[in-house]
Amino acid sequence: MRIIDVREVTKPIASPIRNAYIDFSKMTASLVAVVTDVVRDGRRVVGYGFNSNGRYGPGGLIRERFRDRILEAEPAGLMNDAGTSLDPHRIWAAMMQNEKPGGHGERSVAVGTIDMAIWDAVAKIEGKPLFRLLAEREQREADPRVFVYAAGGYYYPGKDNGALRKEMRSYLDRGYTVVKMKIGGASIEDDRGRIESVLEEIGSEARLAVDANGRFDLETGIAYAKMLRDYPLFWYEEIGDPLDYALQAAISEFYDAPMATGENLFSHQDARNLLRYGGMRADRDFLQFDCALSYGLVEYLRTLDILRQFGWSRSRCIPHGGHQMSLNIAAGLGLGGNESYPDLFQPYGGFPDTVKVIDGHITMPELPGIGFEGKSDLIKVMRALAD
Ligand SMILES: O=C([O-])CC(=O)C(=O)O
Ligand SMILES: [Mg+2]
Repeated sequence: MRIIDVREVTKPIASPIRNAYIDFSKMTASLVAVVTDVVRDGRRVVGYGFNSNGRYGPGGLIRERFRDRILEAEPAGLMNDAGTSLDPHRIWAAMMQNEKPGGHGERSVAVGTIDMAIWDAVAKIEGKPLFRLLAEREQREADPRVFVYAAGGYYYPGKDNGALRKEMRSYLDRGYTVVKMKIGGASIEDDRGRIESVLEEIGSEARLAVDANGRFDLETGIAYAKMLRDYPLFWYEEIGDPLDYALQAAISEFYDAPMATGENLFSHQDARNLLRYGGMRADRDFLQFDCALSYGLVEYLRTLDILRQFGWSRSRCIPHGGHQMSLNIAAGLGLGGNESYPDLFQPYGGFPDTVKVIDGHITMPELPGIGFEGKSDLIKVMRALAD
């Protein structure tokens, strides 16, 4: 059993939307295929992965560095002890040889993307859904029912509050009970108006989260905290620079309700610093580390261990990214849920075709691997890369 190729193609996921920090007019994603010599059900096992939106596709790093380290490694050294499957932890170590610590962006995205494909291949080799495999390895019960929320509410040209309301209404129509919108890309008074419009639209049918995408300095973050306190929000997300833990801690003196952050922390060391120094509150705040951007599930398992050491429940984790990999981690390892972008970043985001959102939750189908084969538009582009 061996990996015979690692292929990468960089795909556009461009759209006219904008958050408080960036527009998505030139956004890309890397799609990766890990091709094995294993055959299951008459088909070659190929694992697939892609990186989450917001960071550009790291194709250069994958093609120039990480791919070769896998292909040049002794195949037996990438397998588990029993020789029955690939070992994601050993493959991770092979990829990370000769890499110094620190400075995690953005090789963490390259490694995270390949790691997703490795786990997909491993679960396919074992012939089971990844979430079941993960639960088994931890000897815990999987829970196929996962909370999901609808992320959107971006700024884009010509979008007024009426269009924003319509967008949010469409998420409720599709079964979501929590929706998210952007803030910090307009004046504080305009943002207040946008928030009031959405709250009026969703009434008691859903809750609203807001996301500043790391835009604010301390003074602006506090000014927004004071404004946001007037509303019953689900969370106030990524207020300042992701590595400014003192800022995050200071905001908690002005904002009692839940906050969320972590999508731009790319290692377990950064996650630990957030818990050490960020003043995050284990009884109410949310952690959004996204394995596809942060060295993959092998590293995410280390991050979960840090949570345990700091007395945090995994149910406080609702990852960024809206991909099926985190859905599997949520169902298999007991996270609190996952993000979803109902109208964005297709065909990569979303669920298998048969999955519906009901009362803010989805139920994982029993598909081998991550479940990409159940999403017809996605598996088509994946198989075009390698089959
Ligand atoms: O707009 C983005 O970069 C995505 C984002 O922050 C989120 O989904 O929370
Ligand atoms: Mg965010």
